[in-house]
Amino acid sequence: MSDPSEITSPPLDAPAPQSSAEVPTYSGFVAILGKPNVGKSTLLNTFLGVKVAPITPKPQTTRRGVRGVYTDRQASEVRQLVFVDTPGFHRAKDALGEFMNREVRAAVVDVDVILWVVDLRRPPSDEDKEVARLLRGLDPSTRVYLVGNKLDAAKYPDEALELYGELVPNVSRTYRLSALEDPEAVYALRAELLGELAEGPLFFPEDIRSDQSRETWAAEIIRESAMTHLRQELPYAVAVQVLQWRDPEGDEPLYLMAELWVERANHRMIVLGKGGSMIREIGRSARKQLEVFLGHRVFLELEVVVRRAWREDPEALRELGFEG
Ligand SMILES: Nc1nc2c(ncn2[C@@H]2O[C@H](COP(=O)(O)OP(=O)(O)OP(=O)(O)O)[C@@H](O)[C@H]2O)c(=O)[nH]1
Repeated sequence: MSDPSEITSPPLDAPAPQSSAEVPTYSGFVAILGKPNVGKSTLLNTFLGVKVAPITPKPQTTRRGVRGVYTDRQASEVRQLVFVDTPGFHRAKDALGEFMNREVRAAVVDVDVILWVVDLRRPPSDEDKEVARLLRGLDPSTRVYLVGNKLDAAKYPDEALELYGELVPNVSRTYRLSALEDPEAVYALRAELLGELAEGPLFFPEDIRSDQSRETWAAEIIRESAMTHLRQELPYAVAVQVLQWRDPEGDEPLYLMAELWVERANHRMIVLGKGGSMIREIGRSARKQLEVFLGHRVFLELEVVVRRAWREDPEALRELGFEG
């Protein structure tokens, strides 16, 4: 992949339907719903075959409803699935949390199918029961498919799936799979979803896979690297904003400058690490990932700044793109 525009595109607020004169087109929206950490982002990335949503072992990694687009062109037809990846539904503790829960509710209106993702390693928790309550309140015509994930690590998958199924009577189908270990099972589900699409216009151009801007996409990769490296120390108070993106000329590396926001001066010290060792490590692994996806050398400059209580500050949230 050498051209960044193959991965991301400028944001499309109201995507204009694309016409495809020669062959019939089929399209539909699929929401991916579930409590934090069940594997929603992993599932989306496997559906798409590219990395769109950030994945880390910490809950609440996904903060916005990333949309991924999968288009399948055959000689006789074109089919397009638009995925709405929702932030993990959870009890809101701050303004950011409330924003995330609002996103989830907005995401399930007007979709053709909801994939309710659950963790088969465990029976339903209170958080799963809250998601179930949301699903039970939907228009009964909404198709809800229960996707039991993490089958590879589950001891009693059938029993667990049954317990989840009992919570939502309008579940019309159930699947057991491992988004991480068994991509073939995910592709089979994707093929079923494609096959069920109704005839309709394509919502995105065929070569687009996400409606994130390239800056947002890069910021999410950097934040994922920060969260992975910081592990115990700093749970969720890091935000990343990409301030500069300069495309390379000739052999030069692509230049990216980003700020990491933390809430307190002592958090800044943690993120910097001894003699800058932590931020260097965060930058190094983010840069490696960016280079793989962009197919080009990257020069990544990171700055750590203190933005007090940014999660409660509407202005700061707007700067980060959390409108709503
Ligand atoms: N064993 C196993 N682990 C998985 C599987 N799918 C995802 N995981 C892991 O579960 C963790 C969470 O995955 P994510 O895809 O980030 O989960 P999410 O539901 O999007 O999380 P939020 O963004 O917090 O809502 C990561 O450590 C994944 O590697 C699976 O099929 N099997």
